[in-house]
Amino acid sequence: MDMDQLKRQAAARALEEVRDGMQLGLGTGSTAKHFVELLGERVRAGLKVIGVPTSEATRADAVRCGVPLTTLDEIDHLDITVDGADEVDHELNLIKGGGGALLREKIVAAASDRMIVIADDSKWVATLGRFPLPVEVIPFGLGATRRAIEKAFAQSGVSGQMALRKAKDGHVFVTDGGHWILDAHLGRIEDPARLAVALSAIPGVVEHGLFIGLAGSAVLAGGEGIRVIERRKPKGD
Ligand SMILES: O=C(CO)[C@H](O)[C@H](O)COP(=O)(O)O
Repeated sequence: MDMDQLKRQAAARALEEVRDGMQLGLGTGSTAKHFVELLGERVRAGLKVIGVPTSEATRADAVRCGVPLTTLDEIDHLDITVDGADEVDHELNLIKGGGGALLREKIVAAASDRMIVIADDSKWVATLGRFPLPVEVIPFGLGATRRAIEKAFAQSGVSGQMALRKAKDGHVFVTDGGHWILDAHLGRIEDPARLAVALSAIPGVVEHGLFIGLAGSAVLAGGEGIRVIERRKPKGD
C-alpha cells in the first residue's frame, strides 16, 4: 500500500468519530485533504456538520467537496479537529507547519474539545526534531527576531541552522496571515515544552510548530494496519 492510501485510511478511521451535528476543525495538508474529501462524501449523503478550515487551501477543498463552513466568530467551540502532522512523539506532542498553516491550525486545535491527528506511521518518532521546526515570524525586524530565536534555542538546549522558507517560485513563502516562516533544523528537541515556552515569549514570533498537549489522539496508518493512540494526560497538560 502506498503512502497516500495509508493517509486516506487514517482519515477514514478519524471520520468514524464524527457524529451528526458536530462542529469540526478541518486541518491542512495532504492527509487532512483526504479527511475533507471523505467528509464531503458523507455530507452529500446527508450528514449534518459544519467546519472551520485551517487554511485558504482547505477552505477551497471544503467548498469543492460541499462541506458547509463557518468561523470561530460565529460559533463558540469545536467538537473535534482532525489534522495531519509532520512528527508525532509518544506523548502526542507534535511538529506541525510543514504546509505553512501552523498559526490557524493551532488556533483551531486550541478551540476544539478534541484534536485527532491523522498520519501515516512514518510520522511517529521517539524524539521530535528531525523534521525542521517552523517558526512563523513578522517580516519587520527579522534580524532581531532571528537573534532572539537563536538565544532561545541555546537556553532550551538545542542548536541548528534556520532557513527562511521559500515558495516553489523562489520567492519568500508568505503564510495565509501575511507572515514569513523560518525552518529550524534542530535534529533533536529533548524538551519540546520548554522550547515552546521560550519561542512563544519572543516579540516577532507569531507562532511556532510545536503543538504541546493539544492532540487527544493519533490515528497512525501503516503496513500492519491502523493504530489509535490516546493521550493519557488531559488536554493542555
Ligand atoms: O502542519 C501541516 C500543515 O501546516 C500538515 O498537517 C503537516 O505538514 C502534514 O502534512 P501532510 O499530511 O501533507 O504530510
